[in-house]
Amino acid sequence: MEFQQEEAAKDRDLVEAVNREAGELIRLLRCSQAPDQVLATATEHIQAAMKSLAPYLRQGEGWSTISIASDTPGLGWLEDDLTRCMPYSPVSGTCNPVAPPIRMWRDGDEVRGEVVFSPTYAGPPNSVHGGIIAAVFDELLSMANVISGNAGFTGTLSIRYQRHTPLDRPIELWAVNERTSGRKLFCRGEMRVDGQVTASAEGLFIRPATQMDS
Ligand SMILES: CCCCCCCCCCCCCCCC(=O)SCCNC(=O)CCNC(=O)[C@H](O)C(C)(C)COP(=O)(O)OP(=O)(O)OC[C@H]1O[C@@H](n2cnc3c(N)ncnc32)[C@H](O)[C@@H]1OP(=O)(O)O
Repeated sequence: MEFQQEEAAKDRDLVEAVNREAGELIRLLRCSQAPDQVLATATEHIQAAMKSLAPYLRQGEGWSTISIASDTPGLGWLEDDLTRCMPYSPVSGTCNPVAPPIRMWRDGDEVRGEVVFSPTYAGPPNSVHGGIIAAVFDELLSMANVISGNAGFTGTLSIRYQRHTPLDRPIELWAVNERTSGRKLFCRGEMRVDGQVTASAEGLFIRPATQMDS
């Protein structure tokens, strides 16, 4: 059993490592202005990597179509690493190369976190794209629900963009589940840079109905 867990952790390390590299590849593609020959060579390398992965592609089944952890029971998460809850998430998943490098952890009843957005996620000059900010709040507020012992689908998410959220600087993340009323989960969150709020969010999430609710 212990051996199996060690093997699983090793496999996960490899999956996370290749996804981190792929994220860095996306950043380099997005930001470099390489000469034609360099681009042609890079294309060949990428095609070779694609060819080696293609035989292992799984489509339309299990973990390949959900972001939630399938290798942990329920909504598995670690207090000091809430990204474990959704390893395949496009927003925070360490096994998804399009996700920015977000860290989220539990601090009592609250979620705290940190992220640095590369220009992959740029919107206005030197700033993070507003849609990306909304996506991160969706995830962050969802995690506030998860640590409160609930989970729900996003019903309504409202963002107030107070000032530009900068690229390439540490952004502090914070969220809390303020109250639950029946199946409705009410959350709030903020992004801060050097202690100053750049954007805040309010979310209403709806827990799916069960027999207990009728
Ligand atoms: C344990 C199992 C976990 C499963 C949970 C998986 C979570 C896992 C972890 C996190 C993962 C997160 C990832 C990121 C979060 C997404 O990204 S979720 C994706 C985006 N959201 C969606 O796709 C949701 C689409 N909408 C729906 O499926 C349904 O409309 C909903 C939200 C489930 C509600 O449907 P419903 O259960 O039939 O609700 P309904 O009975 O009509 O209404 C119940 C109450 O909620 C209110 N309400 C309904 N919809 C809304 C709304 N959109 N806005 C405001 N109020 C609403 C109603 O007015 C009603 O209020 P009352 O009359 O009781 O006062």
